Amino acid sequence: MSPAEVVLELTDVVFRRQDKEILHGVSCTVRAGEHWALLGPNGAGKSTVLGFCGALTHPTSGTVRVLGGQLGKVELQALRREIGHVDPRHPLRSPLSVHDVVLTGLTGSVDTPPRWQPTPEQSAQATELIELLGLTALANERWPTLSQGERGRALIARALIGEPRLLLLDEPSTGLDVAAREQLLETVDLLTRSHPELASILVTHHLEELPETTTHALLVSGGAVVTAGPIDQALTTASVSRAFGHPIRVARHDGRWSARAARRGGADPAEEVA
Ligand SMILES: Nc1ncnc2c1ncn2[C@@H]1O[C@H](COP(=O)(O)OP(=O)(O)OP(=O)(O)O)[C@@H](O)[C@H]1O
Repeated sequence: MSPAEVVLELTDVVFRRQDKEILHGVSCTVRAGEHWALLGPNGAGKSTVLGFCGALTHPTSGTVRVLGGQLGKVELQALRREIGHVDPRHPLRSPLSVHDVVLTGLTGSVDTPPRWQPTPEQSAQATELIELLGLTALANERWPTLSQGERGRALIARALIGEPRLLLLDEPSTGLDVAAREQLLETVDLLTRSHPELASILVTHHLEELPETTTHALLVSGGAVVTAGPIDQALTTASVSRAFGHPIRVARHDGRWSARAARRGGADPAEEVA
């Protein structure tokens, strides 16, 4: 079996701003069907890396290839249309319905553009995605009345309607209570079945917020890669402690990850220490 298509490739990416080097040579390759976690402490460089993945920023040196196009050599707007970006800080203020918000994924706008009308097929596609994300009962509810968790799922539907090959999830669990977080993670897990070719990158500070289906991790600290690769090899007590500059014990239980300060004493026998 030949390896899956490369969706994203960062090679020796350096990023400087105002005489400060923010990223010091980041490399990473993401293939179709892979689900990456981008992890690291505050100020590590996660948002900066995500900016390259979303074709929003150019590197100072090094190369970034997104969906076959090299940043700096291709039209960014066209590339961005093939990338689904889920940002929980979506700046919508007007009272659009869930159905209309999902449709704005096709126009790439926050509000519905004046005089824009979806085709019957587009409208049916929005309905289908709303169902996939478990929001059918809320399809006509207005955005301001939705909970954070419902908005998160609606934004995933919005990101998927453009049939992206790459999905970026920027701290999707921020502000969610434990039930809403678990529901969102379950939804993300579901996508591996409904969209098997889709590659995704999920940014978080917390190992507890990783969906079970996460296949790879890129751990960054101080603008450099600590580890990158298959999740079982990349997320270990040693690598996470190094990235966060603190002794942290990493464990995996029933497919889910956890981290806590390392303490003297015995291990919990129920946990698989990574
Ligand atoms: N345009 C810029 N000009 C100057 N410094 C910047 C710029 N963008 C980012 N930085 C700095 O680069 C570093 C990495 O920032 P980045 O936002 O990528 O980190 P992060 O890992 O996403 O952090 P957090 O988890 O706190 O969101 C920080 O020290 C930040 O202050």
